Amino acid sequence: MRLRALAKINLGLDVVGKRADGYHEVRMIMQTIQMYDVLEIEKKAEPGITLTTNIPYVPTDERNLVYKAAKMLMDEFHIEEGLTMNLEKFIPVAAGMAGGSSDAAAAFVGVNRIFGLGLSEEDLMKRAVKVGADVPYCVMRGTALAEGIGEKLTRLPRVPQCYVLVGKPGVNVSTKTAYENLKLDDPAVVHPDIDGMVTAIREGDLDGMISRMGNVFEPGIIGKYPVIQEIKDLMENHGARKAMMSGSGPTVFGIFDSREKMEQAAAVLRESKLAKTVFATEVF
Ligand SMILES: C[C@@](CO)(OP(=O)(O)O)[C@H](O)COP(=O)(O)OP(=O)(O)OC[C@H]1O[C@@H](n2ccc(N)nc2=O)[C@H](O)[C@@H]1O
Ligand SMILES: Nc1ncnc2c1ncn2[C@@H]1O[C@H](COP(=O)(O)OP(=O)(O)O)[C@@H](O)[C@H]1O
Repeated sequence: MRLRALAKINLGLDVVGKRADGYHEVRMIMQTIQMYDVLEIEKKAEPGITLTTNIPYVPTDERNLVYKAAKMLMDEFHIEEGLTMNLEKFIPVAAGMAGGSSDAAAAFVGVNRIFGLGLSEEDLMKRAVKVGADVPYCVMRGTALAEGIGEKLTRLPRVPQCYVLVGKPGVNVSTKTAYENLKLDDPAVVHPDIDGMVTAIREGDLDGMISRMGNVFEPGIIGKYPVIQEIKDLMENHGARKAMMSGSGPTVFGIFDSREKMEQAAAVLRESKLAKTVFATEVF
C-alpha cells in the first residue's frame, strides 16, 4: 500500500492564549499543497514494526511519528501481525510544513486500511491528536480553520487556484521554543484577521484572502533569522502577491497567480542561494 503524506502551509496563523498544560490556543487557516512524502506499508507475519527512511538523521524507532501512530493503533486493536514501512521524505524536516505530522496521518490511514479496522476519519482524528496537534488536520487535508490546539477543525471551501513557491533556508527552528518565546501581551504582536480570511475564502475572494495573510510567529523568528525576510522580499520583488513564513518556520511560501511568474521567481531564488530547498507547486 502506497500513501501520499501532503505538506501544509498556514495561510493565517494566530495564537490567542496559553493553556494550563503549556499548549497554546490557536486560530489558523490550514492549506495542503502538492508536495508530499511517500509512505509504503506492507504486512509481515512476524510481529513488530520495521521502518526505513531515505533521510539518515530522521529516527526510525518510537521517536518517528509514523512509528508512533502505527504502534498506537496496532496496540489498541491487539494486532498480532507486523508491519514493514518505508518512508521516502521530500518535505523538508523541521520546517513548519507538518512533514512528520502528515507522515503520522498517513500511517493512521494506512494501518486502518491494511488491517481493516473500520475506523472513520473522525475516529482516526481523535486518536491523531495524541501524536501531535497538527496530525488531525493532516488526516483531513484541504482548506480548514483550525482552533483549540489545532485539533478543532472546520472545513472550508477550496481556495481559488493559486501557485505556491516554497523556500526553506538552512536554519532550524524548534516549534516548542517558538511557542515559548511568543509574548502574547506585547502590543507589538500583530494578530491576523482570521475571521476575515474565513469570509474571504467562503466567498472565493483570493484578493481578500491574500490581504489578510499573517503569522504571529514572524517577528520573533525573523528577528533571529533575517534570511527569512530576505526570501520573503525576493519572492515579493519577483511577482509573489504575498510571501509569508509557514508555521513556526523557517520555511517561506509565496502565493502567485500564474505558474510562469512562480517559475521565474523560483529560478531567481535558486540562483540567490538564500534557500536550501526550493519547490514550485500549487494548492491541493
Ligand atoms: C506551529 C504549527 C502551526 O501549524 O506548525 P509547525 O510549525 O510545527 O509546522 C503547529 O501549531 C505545531 O503543531 P505540532 O507540530 O503538531 O505540535 P506538537 O508536536 O503537538 O507540539 C510541539 C510543541 O509545540 C508546542 N505547542 C504546539 C501546538 C500548540 N497548539 N501549542 C503549543 O504550545 C508545545 O510546546 C509542544 O510541546
Ligand atoms: N516522520 C518524520 N519525519 C520528519 N521528522 C520526524 C518524523 N518523525 C519524527 N520526526 C522528528 O520530528 C522533528 C520535527 O519534524 P517535522 O514534522 O518535519 O517538523 P515540522 O512540523 O516543524 O515541519 C524532527 O526533528 C525529527 O527528528
